[in-house]
Amino acid sequence: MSFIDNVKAKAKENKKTIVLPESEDDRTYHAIVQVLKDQTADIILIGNKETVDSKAKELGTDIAGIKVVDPANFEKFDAYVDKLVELRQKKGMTPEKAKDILLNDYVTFAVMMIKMDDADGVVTGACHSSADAIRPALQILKTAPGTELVSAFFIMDVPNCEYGENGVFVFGDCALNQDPDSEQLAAIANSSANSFRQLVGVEPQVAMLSHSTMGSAKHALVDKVAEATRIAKEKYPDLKVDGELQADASIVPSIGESKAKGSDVAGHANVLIFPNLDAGNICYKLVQRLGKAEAYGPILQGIAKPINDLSRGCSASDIAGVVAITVVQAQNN
Ligand SMILES: CC(C)(COP(=O)(O)OP(=O)(O)OC[C@H]1O[C@@H](n2cnc3c(N)ncnc32)[C@H](O)[C@@H]1OP(=O)(O)O)[C@@H](O)C(=O)NCCC(=O)NCCS
Ligand SMILES: CC(=O)OP(=O)(O)O
Repeated sequence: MSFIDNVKAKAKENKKTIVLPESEDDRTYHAIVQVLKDQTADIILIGNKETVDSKAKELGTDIAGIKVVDPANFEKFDAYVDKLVELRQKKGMTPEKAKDILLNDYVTFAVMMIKMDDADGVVTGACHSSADAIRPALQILKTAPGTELVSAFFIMDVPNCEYGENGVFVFGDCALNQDPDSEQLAAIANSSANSFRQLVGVEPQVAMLSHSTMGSAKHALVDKVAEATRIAKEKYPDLKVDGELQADASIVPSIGESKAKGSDVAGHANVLIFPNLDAGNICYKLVQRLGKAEAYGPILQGIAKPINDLSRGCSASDIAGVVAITVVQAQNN
């Protein structure tokens, strides 16, 4: 069974309610049809009921069975305004601003739905930049207890690939932290390992990626990753992690053996941690497009409740996949 079929089977066992705020995007409607067929989630779509119905009709998508919530006539609107003011008062939030945001910014409204326990998860980002999709979640939901940093990863499923877990990898961070320091990189490594275990069900082997393998190059960029590896080993003694490693040494057994002799991760890594967001974001897109890999994400980790982003280049089937992943995260939240 493929990675995503496995996740969909898990989601189906205990469906959760997922909010989709992007009713203006055609792909949302096609994704809903897929989710209803997969039976992986109950869906709440944010939007005006008439507009939604007419768009669904125009696209020929049968979305009967989902709930449409229009902030303009939502029965708990005033309670949401009060809560948003309470949460963000110190940052200058007023009742007027909160009303305006909750009426017009459906992403923030969706985030409030999970904050207020009216839904279990959110998937957004098909037509919002990642910054606009993620910022309200960071501001309102905050980090999960015991977590220092929210970060974002992709599940990459590479076809006909003998590396990683039969071609399945976690790539982190590909979407949120632009220039993490060594402490933050170590935290991203630990969260990504936990996400891999949760979603793939296999023990993670984490490679801290660099342009150097075990001191083969000298530069401050290399020192940052070597230090992150040291911190990760010290802070998370049960974590199977090694670095710094080049990408080939991390996943190809013969190259791992020759470049990083004695490493128990080199050549077998299934969780790849990139030194910064340039590397992570560029690399996932190249593997997706040149390697014809499935790329599910950006999935957020370390946040108090499940909310996940999408690339603006996503397909309807990517959205349906991320919905199923969000359900599995919600089952474990
Ligand atoms: C996500 C992002 C927008 C947040 O940065 P920002 O808009 O400048 O916002 P701030 O730094 O003011 O942070 C907003 C809030 O989130 C919190 N926050 C920011 N980054 C965080 C992180 N990694 N973990 C936990 N909390 C975080 C801040 O503490 C702040 O909380 P507060 O408002 O209660 O004080 C920014 O990190 C970003 O643009 N990342 C790259 C996104 C991107 O373009 N990715 C590429 C395509 S996927
Ligand atoms: C994850 C990502 O790169 O998002 P976008 O393609 O929307 O910028």
